[in-house]
Amino acid sequence: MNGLGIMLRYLKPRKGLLLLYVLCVLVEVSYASASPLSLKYLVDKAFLPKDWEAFWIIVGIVLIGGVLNIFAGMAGDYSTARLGGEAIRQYRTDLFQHIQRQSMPFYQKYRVGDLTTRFSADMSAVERMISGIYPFLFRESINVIISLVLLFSLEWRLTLAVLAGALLMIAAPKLVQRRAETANVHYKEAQERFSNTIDEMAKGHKTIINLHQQRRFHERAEEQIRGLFSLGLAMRMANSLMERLPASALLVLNGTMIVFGGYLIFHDRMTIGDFTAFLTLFISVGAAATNLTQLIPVAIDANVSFRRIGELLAEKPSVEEASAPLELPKAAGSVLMKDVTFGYTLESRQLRGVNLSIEAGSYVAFVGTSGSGKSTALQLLARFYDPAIGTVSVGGIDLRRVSEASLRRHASMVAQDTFLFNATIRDNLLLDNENASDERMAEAAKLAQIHSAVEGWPEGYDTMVHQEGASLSGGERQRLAIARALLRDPKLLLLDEATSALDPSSESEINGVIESLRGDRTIVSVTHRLGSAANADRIFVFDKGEIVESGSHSELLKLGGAYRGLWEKQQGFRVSPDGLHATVDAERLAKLAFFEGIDPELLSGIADLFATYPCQAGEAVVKQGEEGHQFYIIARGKFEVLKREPGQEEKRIAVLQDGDYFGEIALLKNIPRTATVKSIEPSILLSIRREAFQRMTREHPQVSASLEAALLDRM
Ligand SMILES: Nc1ncnc2c1ncn2[C@@H]1O[C@H](COP(=O)(O)OP(=O)(O)OP(=O)(O)O)[C@@H](O)[C@H]1O
Repeated sequence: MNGLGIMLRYLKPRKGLLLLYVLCVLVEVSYASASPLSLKYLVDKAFLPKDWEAFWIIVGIVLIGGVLNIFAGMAGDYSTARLGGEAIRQYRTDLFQHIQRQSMPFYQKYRVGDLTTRFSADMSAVERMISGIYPFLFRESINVIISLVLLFSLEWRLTLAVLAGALLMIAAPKLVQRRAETANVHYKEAQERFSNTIDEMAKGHKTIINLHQQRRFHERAEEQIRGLFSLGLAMRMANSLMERLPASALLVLNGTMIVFGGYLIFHDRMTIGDFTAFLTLFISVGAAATNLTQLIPVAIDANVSFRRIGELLAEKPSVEEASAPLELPKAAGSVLMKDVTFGYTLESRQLRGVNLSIEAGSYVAFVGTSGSGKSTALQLLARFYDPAIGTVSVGGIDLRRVSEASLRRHASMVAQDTFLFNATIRDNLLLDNENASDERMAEAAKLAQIHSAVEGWPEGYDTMVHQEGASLSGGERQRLAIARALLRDPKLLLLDEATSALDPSSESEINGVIESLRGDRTIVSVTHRLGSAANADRIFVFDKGEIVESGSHSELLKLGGAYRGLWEKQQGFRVSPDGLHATVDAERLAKLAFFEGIDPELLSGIADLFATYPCQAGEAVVKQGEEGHQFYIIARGKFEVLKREPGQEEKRIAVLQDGDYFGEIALLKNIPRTATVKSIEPSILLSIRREAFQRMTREHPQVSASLEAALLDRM
């Protein structure tokens, strides 16, 4: 449907106002077209015969028509403003609601800048079209039609000749229309790209400063601004061509009319009064037609915008409400995943044939290496996505058949990244739960260990959260998210690394609170820190999208498989409750391939050389290309390894977690780092400097030799 069709659909319920508008336009246009006709009568019936009576009658009619015209104009303006305003209000609301209904893939396809550009620049173009151009177009078209009828009545041969020429006015712009449309689309896409850069720059300003990426962003912005300039130039040139062609065609028309009109007068086939009226009417039609053609670029702009908004409106949510949705039972139900296969894209598979059963009221953990599919499985339990194959059910009901409202009442998720609204702490905690008492709010905040901190702030629970929560620490944000979830009192509590940003003592206390909530509710916790999973009733171990083991902590340790391997990797570290000091023991070091076979006493000495290095989320510990002096082991935390190939964007190539290590080559020699390692969450590293390591191992050349052999082996 084109823009006009869409708007007429919106205006359909406002028939009365629409009728008033049409009537007003008819009055205005009839007056505008008929006034030149008065010239014919003035000249032929009043001036030439010098008839005073006829003169005053004609002047009287023109005056009464003028007053009527003024009132019709005012009523027309009111109805246009009202109709246009209401249509755009409804269009905006519909777009907003439609976007809100979309599922996760939509928000991966369209970035923030894409959406804001459509709500701002595109909506403004549509608004201009609805409130200004459509009414104008309608009025001028009626004007042209009525004037043509009058012109025909004055002199049909001359009108036919003029009409033949007018085809030029319509045909000429058609030649460049496609070019103008394409230029318009390209310009809008460039606007979108630039909006995305601004969005990224504002959100990532800390990381940009930290990684010293200002220059790269500056260069990107400069290139995009240059693009905006050249695409804008192409667009404006195409638009002005669209305007100029009809105006040039009008010149040809004027000439035709004067020459042919003169011919008719010379041969007594037309009176001078007729010609004067014809000329005046023609000039006004010509002006109307020129006005219409000048609107073509604006109309093209708006049509492109209509199309781009239509593209969003055509998106279907991938997770849809059932036609007769069911309510979930009030009590906690069992959770089942049956033969679940899922991919974020049609070609990929992040989960393959996953089967799991979680008893009602139990506390289970999903563990596994990074990227193994734990969070994906959790998102399917929250029905952020539907499986491609298989079913996910709660309380025996397939989630596809459950009403969204019932599921959101029943289940609550605390995600890895906590988003807080730019509102007060109280508003963030209560959200739609406005009837919850202050006592209940404080109780939830106490359980999440954030109450005393909030009470200590000058404005307490009325403190404003800024920058979507960036004004708070990661730990504070996570505590608030946990309190918010607890306040909703869900029967299915889904936690995705919900305590990862907390210090060890807070983490274990909050985990204790969460564990104690089982029985009344089912709890599923995704964690890479196995110490947090040890008390779970059941642990599911994920690997490459499949569940490879499941059982209790002790059963899995006995099994001696993947879980045991992960567990052992995380053992041997001691972290102080405040997370500021950590140590590693010699037995743990002995498990690193390049320390294999080294004398335990020497290893113990090496273990003592490690220093604690706590780092914030987003901190780049090593940077690609810089010289390396230190080797790091992750006592606690999560890091991403980023690599940039010449001329390409930086890419994440791995994720490292508790017990992983990096930078070991620095123990041997000074070579530039081959990748950047950046913390994803607040983390604790243990690091040792090459000089200290080499001093310690100077008398044991076999250490360096075995280290070199092991590292060469891995390169
Ligand atoms: N929205 C997404 N679109 C495309 N691929 C995704 C998306 N989210 C995750 N993935 C990919 O799916 C795989 C599984 O990711 P998932 O987050 O479930 O792993 P995980 O085991 O929870 O790991 P982590 O602890 O690092 O989050 C990974 O390869 C990841 O890159």
